[in-house]
Amino acid sequence: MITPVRYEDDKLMILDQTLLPGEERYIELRTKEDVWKAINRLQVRGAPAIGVAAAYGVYVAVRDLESENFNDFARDFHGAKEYIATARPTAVNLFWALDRMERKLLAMGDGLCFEPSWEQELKYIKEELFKEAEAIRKEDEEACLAMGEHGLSLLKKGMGILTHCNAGTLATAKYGTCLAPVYLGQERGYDFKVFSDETRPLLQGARLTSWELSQAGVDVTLICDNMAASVMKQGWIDAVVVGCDRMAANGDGANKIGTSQVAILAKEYGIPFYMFVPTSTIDLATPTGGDIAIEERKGEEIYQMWYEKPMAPAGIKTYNPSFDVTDHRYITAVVTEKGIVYPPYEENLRKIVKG
Ligand SMILES: CSC[C@@H](O)[C@@H](O)C(=O)COP(=O)(O)O
Repeated sequence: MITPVRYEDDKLMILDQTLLPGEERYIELRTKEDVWKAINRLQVRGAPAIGVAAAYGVYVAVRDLESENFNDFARDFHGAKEYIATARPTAVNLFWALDRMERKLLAMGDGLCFEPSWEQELKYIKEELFKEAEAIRKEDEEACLAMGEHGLSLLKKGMGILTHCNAGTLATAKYGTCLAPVYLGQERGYDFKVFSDETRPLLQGARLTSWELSQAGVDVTLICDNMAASVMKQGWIDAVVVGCDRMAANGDGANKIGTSQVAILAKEYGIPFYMFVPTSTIDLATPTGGDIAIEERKGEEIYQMWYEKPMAPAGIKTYNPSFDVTDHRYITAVVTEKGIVYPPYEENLRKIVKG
């Protein structure tokens, strides 16, 4: 199975997702600027994968520093962390992973005894930071597998499943969040029929989800975003599964633009709508969906991205929010690695995160 973020032979490599499905090319990220650009341009994307790339990225940013003392090193680390954090605003995993790396560093600062030499301490600190990035990647893989098992318990053989955007292996360390049960089901003969929304404007559903599922032999049908109601009305969809970029404390979930309209349709047609949210994506400090910062991207993505001929008049006024918030009342259940959460979300999300 493909891994979107790899650290091998002392190199941070990411699969450049802007080239998919035409070309599978890994690129090396050597500096904090490389990491920032790769996240900002969606060469690495999807909330958990952004978190993993940021964790390795902040390590890469400091691995060659030869600071004079702990305070200097911590100051430079903080600068790199704050810089990488500006790459994108919505997916909370970016901030979660960077904060976790910094907590690790500061905890070591408390315990260091500066023996036998600062150089050796510095080497030790860098090794520990690397281990922390590795742990974030490994825990994400494990969380995805666990979400796969929990998610599969909600699904039955032969079901038609609609998904939006890409919350598969490309969006995580491995396996995906909402596509993890699809992969497990594939291994266990569930014969799911997956419908993938193309997901305008950047076509994560068309370029990424339909690519990774068809590579795994899953029965996947690509549809345009405006066809979701049609396939639901024909009775082809038994469940909707989606990922999440940030879930607020009340259960409102920000995910790729277009997710909320799918949730509203699912309610109308009586279809369960499941949001897959690792606990690293639950942000209890954000009270409601209205408090989540929604990334707005350039209008060119709407009118000149994919064809040689312009898709609309040049310079046309555009509005291009990259995410929307699905109100918690449309979410049938939230699947986390620790188990399935049902309403009331305010109370039950807090319990699962703290428990
Ligand atoms: C497991 S990934 C969940 C979300 O990050 C995913 O559905 C999504 O919205 C990705 O948006 P993107 O803009 O491609 O980073």
